[in-house]
Amino acid sequence: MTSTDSDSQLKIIHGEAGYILEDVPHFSDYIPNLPTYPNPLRSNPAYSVVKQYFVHMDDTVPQKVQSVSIYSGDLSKENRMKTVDLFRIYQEFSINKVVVHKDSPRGVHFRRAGPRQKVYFNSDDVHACIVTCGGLCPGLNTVIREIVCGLSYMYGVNKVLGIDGGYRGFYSKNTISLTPKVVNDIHKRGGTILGTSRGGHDTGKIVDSIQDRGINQVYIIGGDGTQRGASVIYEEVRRRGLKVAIAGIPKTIDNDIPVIDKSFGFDTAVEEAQRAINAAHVESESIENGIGVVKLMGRYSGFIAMYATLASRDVDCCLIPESPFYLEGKGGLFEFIDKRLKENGHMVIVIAEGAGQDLLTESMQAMDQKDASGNKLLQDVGLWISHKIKSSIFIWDLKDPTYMIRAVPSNASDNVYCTLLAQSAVHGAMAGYSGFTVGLVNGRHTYIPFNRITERQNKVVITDRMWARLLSSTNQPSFLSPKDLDEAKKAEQPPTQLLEGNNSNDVDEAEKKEQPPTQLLEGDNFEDDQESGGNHADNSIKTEN
Ligand SMILES: Nc1ncnc2c1ncn2[C@@H]1O[C@H](COP(=O)(O)OP(=O)(O)O)[C@@H](O)[C@H]1O
Ligand SMILES: O=P(O)(O)OC[C@H]1O[C@](O)(COP(=O)(O)O)[C@@H](O)[C@@H]1O
Ligand SMILES: [Mg+2]
Repeated sequence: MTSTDSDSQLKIIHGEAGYILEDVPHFSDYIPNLPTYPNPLRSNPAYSVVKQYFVHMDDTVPQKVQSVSIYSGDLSKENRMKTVDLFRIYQEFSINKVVVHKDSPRGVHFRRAGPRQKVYFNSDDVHACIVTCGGLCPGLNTVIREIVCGLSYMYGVNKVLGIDGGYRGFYSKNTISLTPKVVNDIHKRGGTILGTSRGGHDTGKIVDSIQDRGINQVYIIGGDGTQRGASVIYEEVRRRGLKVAIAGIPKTIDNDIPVIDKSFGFDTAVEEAQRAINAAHVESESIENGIGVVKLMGRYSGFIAMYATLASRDVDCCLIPESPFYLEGKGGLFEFIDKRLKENGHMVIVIAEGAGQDLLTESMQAMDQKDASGNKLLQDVGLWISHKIKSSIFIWDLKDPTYMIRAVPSNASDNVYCTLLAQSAVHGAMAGYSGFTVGLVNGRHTYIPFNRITERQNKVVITDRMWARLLSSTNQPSFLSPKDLDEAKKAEQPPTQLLEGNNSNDVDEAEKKEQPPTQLLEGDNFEDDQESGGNHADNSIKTEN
């Protein structure tokens, strides 16, 4: 038996045994008797041969994978056989359970993304538009390109408009016509060919413009602010009873969007940060007692700093917004700098721009300014900490690559990731879903309700193993008092899904049984670990969407 609670955006389906599907809205929720059409991909030579290409209407993806630990202490021959059988059972179970139906056990699930047998648009009738909003991020152009090409090559859609300069472009600028030819090379460039902006958001005018232009699919690429805006646009579209699909593609370089495994562009940003860290390392090594300070992006979340530090191995100390620190006295930063300089003669400090903001406001005049979108403007922690170090220790060198890491084109793995996100969005809109955002959950592409990705921010959990790995790799002090630790524990959020090591979930691959069943019996319950971002893209990106 299932039950459904639904309002315009909250569509929750309860199954037996505590199964919950946090579903996304569909045209059929508010427009009756809409015609459907066979998916044109059925006759597309590239896709028609793919086994199980279409997503089953009941396929969902658990937000959290429930892992099982199997331990056999007795290694007699008979029990070894049993262990091997258990291996197989567990392997199949753990692989197949990533896509499940509503008779599955407890927990929150999201609808699986991908092409459906039936679509709710005749290709010739589709009039799509794409808008990019908020800060830049590597991969924006790839997402734009792949929406245009996906619509054209998979669904035969040829009317796609680019909205110039973010939300306000809907009502204050001319549109740009986007064809596969126009977007052919754009993934090789950083930024967004459409331009972007913060602020300037008027929902009524945006929906008027959508209606006036006859647009029926809107692809909105942007961060938490943008997705909040998209949610309000969807409400207005629905209130007016329009058959317009509103599809979000979440963007944030800081990787602070919850629920999803990681955001596109994050890998590229971490890679680019390596260049700045390398430079700071070379500079600091070349002079006696040289200190390189590298400020990286991360307004509220220190993921870029954490992963850049872990990747580099040249960093002596990483400071992030989630982990308070102090400068003077026993166990403070200066004491550590002193120690490290005595040991090594140089050091590199990576600091996320949102770190230590409380210390800055203590020592500088409180600044309460906001940007056009209402985001708090931060004070320059890189400059501040460099001056502080300079006044206590004599030599320093500051590298500030803050903007450099987001202005570059996306790397290979982000390019593939962006392609799949864009295609998921296109499949979802064509299938009649609206008011959803796409996202990778447990290595599977899903449709997520807007409220789930805007309700909180994803942050580094400093009581988690990933931060512990960082602390042990840099051998820096944690700077935490027992009170800080207590607060950190209280503030613990459910971590974003992680995919550690070889966690391939591909059912077809499993059927071939080619993978060695490594890790499956380790009893390493990595559910409670945090590996959002960084290094699992290759494992998690699936090609079947
Ligand atoms: N709470 C909100 N409700 C509706 N629209 C919003 C909201 N916050 C931001 N926006 C709009 O979303 C756009 C981008 O927001 P911003 O915070 O600058 O970037 P990001 O989307 O990267 O978080 C802006 O045009 C802004 O007006
Ligand atoms: O100077 P801008 O464009 O306002 O952007 C700066 C901010 O954007 C961020 O990159 C976060 O933005 P996104 O989450 O939208 O990518 C912060 O790290 C940074 O403080
Ligand atoms: Mg934001």
